[in-house]
Amino acid sequence: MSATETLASQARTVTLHNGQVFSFNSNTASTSECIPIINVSRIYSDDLEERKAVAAEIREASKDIGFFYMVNHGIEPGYSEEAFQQAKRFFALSEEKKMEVFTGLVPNEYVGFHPMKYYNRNGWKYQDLSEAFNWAYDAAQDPEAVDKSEEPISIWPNDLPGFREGLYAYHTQLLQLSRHLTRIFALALHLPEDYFDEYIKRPEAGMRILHYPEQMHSADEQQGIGAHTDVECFTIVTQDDSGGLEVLSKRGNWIKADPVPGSFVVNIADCFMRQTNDFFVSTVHRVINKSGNERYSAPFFFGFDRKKLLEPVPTCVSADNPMKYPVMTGGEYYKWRTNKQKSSGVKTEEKQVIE
Ligand SMILES: O=C(O)CCC(=O)C(=O)O
Ligand SMILES: [Fe+2]
Repeated sequence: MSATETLASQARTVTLHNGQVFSFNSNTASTSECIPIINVSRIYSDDLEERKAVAAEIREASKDIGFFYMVNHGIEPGYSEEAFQQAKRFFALSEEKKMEVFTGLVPNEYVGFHPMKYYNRNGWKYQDLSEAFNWAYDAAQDPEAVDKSEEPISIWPNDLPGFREGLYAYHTQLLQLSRHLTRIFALALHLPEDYFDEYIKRPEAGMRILHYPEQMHSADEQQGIGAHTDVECFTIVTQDDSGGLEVLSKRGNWIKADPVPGSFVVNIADCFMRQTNDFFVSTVHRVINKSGNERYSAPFFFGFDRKKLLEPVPTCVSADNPMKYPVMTGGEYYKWRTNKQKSSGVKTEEKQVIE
């Protein structure tokens, strides 16, 4: 995500937080290239061949476009409905109340609230038109936690009963689904199914709710969330039926990730791209809400244990294809990226946030 954006004839170039530079041909999204829809009910099958078959589909999607829809994932719709209700309650609070859990109160961690028009991820004319509340992994909410005594790091509004509970109920469902999915990603990389198990006993598992009002400025001047890649291994996005999520294809075209009822959108993120030595693609995406509705979404960001090294996946490196990235711990990488994200196009004077 980032910083420098130049407009030269029709092509635009953007430098991301991870250092990558990309450009796109036109700023208008279409549905000309498609994002695969994968029926993942087979991830729960007792038959290894069935699990390998779904892994093969996920492998193709992860290396070609880095995005896919997941249907038949097994999570009851009541969990996301409750999370969206809680999101609406929270975002309807006064600015003053929401700022009591301002993200700036917790340095180095991506938790708490950031207000509307706070960031400007690509340096567009107007600040990004979204507000968010983020929360982190909490061992007390993880049925498989190894250390239940670990101190939670998130901050919560103190008089919004049911908010934390409603969000964690959904978070826990997604956490368990992600552990399942990680085993399928191991198969997709032609590794033993349990290859990453040690990395996800204490996973990185942050989540956020986002609110995007309809934007009136053109897509050339403003975005809901500017073009970026995600940080961890993969993200599971729940979106409402407004639409507005767009994905940049390898050919440099913006593709609409239109809502598919009952689905999640899954995207590969930077840690998986690094560990797979670019075999999996961490694809640039953004949101522009021109739907006429208030848009809400809830991305869940799943990654490996902060203490573990982000070592190359053995099936993705060889003498001819050496590791392209320096190896560091997940914790070192997350901290670096979190601090970049939390300062992305932030205006110095709080007042300027309101345009
Ligand atoms: O709102 C969405 O659909 C996606 C949000 C997103 O990309 C993010 O929070 O990283
Ligand atoms: Fe994202």
